[in-house]
Amino acid sequence: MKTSFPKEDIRVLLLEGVSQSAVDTFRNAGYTQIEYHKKALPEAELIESISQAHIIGIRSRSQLTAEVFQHAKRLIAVGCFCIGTNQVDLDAAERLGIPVFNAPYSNTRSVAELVLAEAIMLMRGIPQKNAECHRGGWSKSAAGSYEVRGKTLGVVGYGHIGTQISVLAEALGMQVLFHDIEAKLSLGNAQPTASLDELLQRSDIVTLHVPETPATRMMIQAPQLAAMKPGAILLNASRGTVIDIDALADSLRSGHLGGAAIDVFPVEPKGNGDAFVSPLIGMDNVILTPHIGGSTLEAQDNIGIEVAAKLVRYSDNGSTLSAVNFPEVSLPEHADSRRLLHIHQNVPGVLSRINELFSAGNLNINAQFLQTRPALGYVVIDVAADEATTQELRDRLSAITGTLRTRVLY
Ligand SMILES: NC(=O)c1ccc[n+]([C@@H]2O[C@H](COP(=O)([O-])OP(=O)(O)OC[C@H]3O[C@@H](n4cnc5c(N)ncnc54)[C@H](O)[C@@H]3O)[C@@H](O)[C@H]2O)c1
Ligand SMILES: O=C(O)[C@H](O)COP(=O)(O)O
Repeated sequence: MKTSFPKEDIRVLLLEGVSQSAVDTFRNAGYTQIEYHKKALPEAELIESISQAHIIGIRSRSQLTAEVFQHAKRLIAVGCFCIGTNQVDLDAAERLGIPVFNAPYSNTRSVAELVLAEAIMLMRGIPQKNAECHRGGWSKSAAGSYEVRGKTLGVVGYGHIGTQISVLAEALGMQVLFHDIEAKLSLGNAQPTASLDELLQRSDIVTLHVPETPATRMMIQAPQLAAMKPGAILLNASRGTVIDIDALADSLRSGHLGGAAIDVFPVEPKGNGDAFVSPLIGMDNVILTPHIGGSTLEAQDNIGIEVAAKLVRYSDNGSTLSAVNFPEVSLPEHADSRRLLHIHQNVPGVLSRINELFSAGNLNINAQFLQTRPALGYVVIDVAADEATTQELRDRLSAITGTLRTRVLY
């Protein structure tokens, strides 16, 4: 499909070493201007680069704040090549008419496998025994070493990852409790608890799988840690802000918690080679990993294809299906039509003013699809018109009060 704005002129900025599969997906779709960086960019460089980009792809490090978006004058879409989207100011993007896409489950399995492996390792005291052997020590003993079979796993956040872990844990003979703010259908024999506190009090192992939101920030502090069973294990592969990390270090030092596995931290290095600082460093009963819960080749490959394909689809066809901050619209292509996109503030009267333009020009609308969210409306219009008329229509559409963006796609 030939687009009005040539694909060769669309600049794609890919940061944080997203998978080569993303680059291939863009190239195969005809996009040639791809700027690729292995790391997240410092804010000043990010602002400089984003000001030239039409599409940006990031992972969990790059902070796309309202301030950064102010400089993104050409930007049409954001791709988060991961699950979490908390690093993007989604409201700011929505106000500017910029859809944000992610990969909601391409790395689910990778996180679930890591978490279960860590649970087994910690229940056996393997991190401590491993560290001792590396120091030349030898302590062959069953003391403090347990099977996971028959133990209770508490899952906080029973979403894609939480449910997958629940199913796998039951296959290992564990009992699963879960806590979620939404009513969730239990899989297998998993049981919801009445409260977070109840889950903490009853579980041998607690694993966190909530997104970063105002409600989950500092969800686990000293009182919650104190509520956990003596010797219990805490796993966090969600977001670093969910736990008060100093309180966790205190609880581990005091011997109340038996161990922890932490993949995400309140402050994380920008990229490989940068120093990692944490109060948990040096504790043998803590598995520390550099935010690699979703970092398997399988997951990264799938994420690259999935998110790049969503960005290409939006850029080529206007489809916003599965955008996280945007009205979801998808239309098949109509032969002999030109496609216009109109993104506007969701205020009364915009659609009627759009349609007045078409009827005044005596133009036949072949298809039209409107979706709204509280603050935003998005309409895709296929019209039977020649190129010059379509460009003129675009100028007139842009002049309608409340318009955020218009594009002629083809
Ligand atoms: N470590 C990694 O590499 C890695 C990889 C993937 C995802 N993640 C993180 O894991 C999070 C969860 O991923 P997912 O795919 O399971 O997401 P999901 O959206 O499928 O599930 C999240 C669940 O948490 C629940 N929830 C939200 N707020 C809550 C609260 N205050 N209390 C209890 N439950 C609450 C939701 O209702 C939902 O069921 C992501 O948001 C991301 O931040 C980390
Ligand atoms: O949100 C996610 O999917 C994970 O935190 C992974 O983030 P990453 O792509 O930066 O590894």
